[in-house]
Amino acid sequence: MTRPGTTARVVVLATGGTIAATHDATGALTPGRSADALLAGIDVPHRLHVTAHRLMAMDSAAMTPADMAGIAARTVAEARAGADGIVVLHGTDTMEESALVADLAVAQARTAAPVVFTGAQRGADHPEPDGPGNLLLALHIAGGAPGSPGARIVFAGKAMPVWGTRKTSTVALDGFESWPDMREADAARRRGLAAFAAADGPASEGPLPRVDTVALYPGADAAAIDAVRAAGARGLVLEAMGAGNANAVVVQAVREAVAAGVAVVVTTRVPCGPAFADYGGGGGGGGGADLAGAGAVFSPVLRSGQARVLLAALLGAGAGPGDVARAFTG
Ligand SMILES: NC(=O)C[C@H](N)C(=O)O
Repeated sequence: MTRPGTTARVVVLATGGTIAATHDATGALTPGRSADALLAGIDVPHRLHVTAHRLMAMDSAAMTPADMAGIAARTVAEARAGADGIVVLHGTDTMEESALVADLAVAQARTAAPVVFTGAQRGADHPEPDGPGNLLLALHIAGGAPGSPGARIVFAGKAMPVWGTRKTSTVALDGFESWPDMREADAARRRGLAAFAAADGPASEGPLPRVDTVALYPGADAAAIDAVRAAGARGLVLEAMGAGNANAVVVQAVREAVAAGVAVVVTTRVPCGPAFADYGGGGGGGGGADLAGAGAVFSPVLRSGQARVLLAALLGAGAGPGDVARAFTG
C-alpha cells in the first residue's frame, strides 16, 4: 500500500484497442502501438513507477471470454506480485464486459490494488487523440487510490464504477455512461458479488458455460431461443422491448427453456432506465410479468453485455436458479 510521498508501483497491461491503433496501409485502424510508446507521449507523474506489458494487441470486439479471463487473471497476478495499481488499456467495444470479468476476479481473489480500464475513441495517430488524457487520468487513479479494491472504467475525465456502465456512443469522446443512481449500481454489485461468492466453484477455471443473447423485436418468434438451446446454451439473456416486454410466443419459448434448465435473464434494448416486470402484455400476454411468471429473472441495472458476463460467471461457478435470481434482483 502507498503512503503519501512514496512511490506507487503501477502496472500497465496493454491489450490493444483504438488507444493503441494507427491506420495501416489499407487505411484500417489496427492496434499496434506499444504501451511504452503511449507512455512516452505523456508526462507520467514522478511519484509513479510505471511498468508496461503487452498481453495482446486486439480489437476488443474480437476478444473471446478466454481472452478476458486471461486479462482478469493477469490483474490478479500483478496485484499479488505487489502492484499498487493496475491500468488495463482496452478497446472500448467490449470494455464493459472485460472490466466486469476483472471485477469479479479481483473480488474473488480479494486483492486490494485498484484496476483501471481505459481506452480511446480516436486512434493514436489522430491529430487530437483522446488516449493520452485517458491514460494519464487512469495512471493517477490507479496510483492514487491505494486500498480501493475492484475495477473501474476511466474515460473522458470520469471515473465510473463498472457495474451498469456501458458504451453509449460510437464516436463521442465521452463514450461511456455509468448508471445514474450510484446506490442502485452499488446494490447491483453487492448482489452480484454475493451470489457469485455463494456459488460453489471457481469462476475462472476452464471454459465458461455457453450463454447467448437474443434480441427481441415486434413479431419475434421462438426460432432464436430454440436455436441457442440446440447449440447447448445453459443461459440466455433476452434483450427485451421497453421495460422488459416480449410477446406470448416468446414467453412460451422462455417457459420451455426454463423447464429444460436454461437460466433466462431479461434486460432491455432501451438505453436508460431499469428493466422491470410490471406489464401483463395485453392481447394474449407476453409482457414482463409473464416473462417473470415463466421463470425469467430480471436484470434491472446490467444491460445485455454485462448481464451475459455475470450469468456465465455464475453458471460457471455452479450457481443454481436461486443464486441467479439473487444475483440480479436480490
Ligand atoms: N474505440 C475502440 O477501442 C473501438 C475498437 N473497435 C475496440 O474496441 O477495440
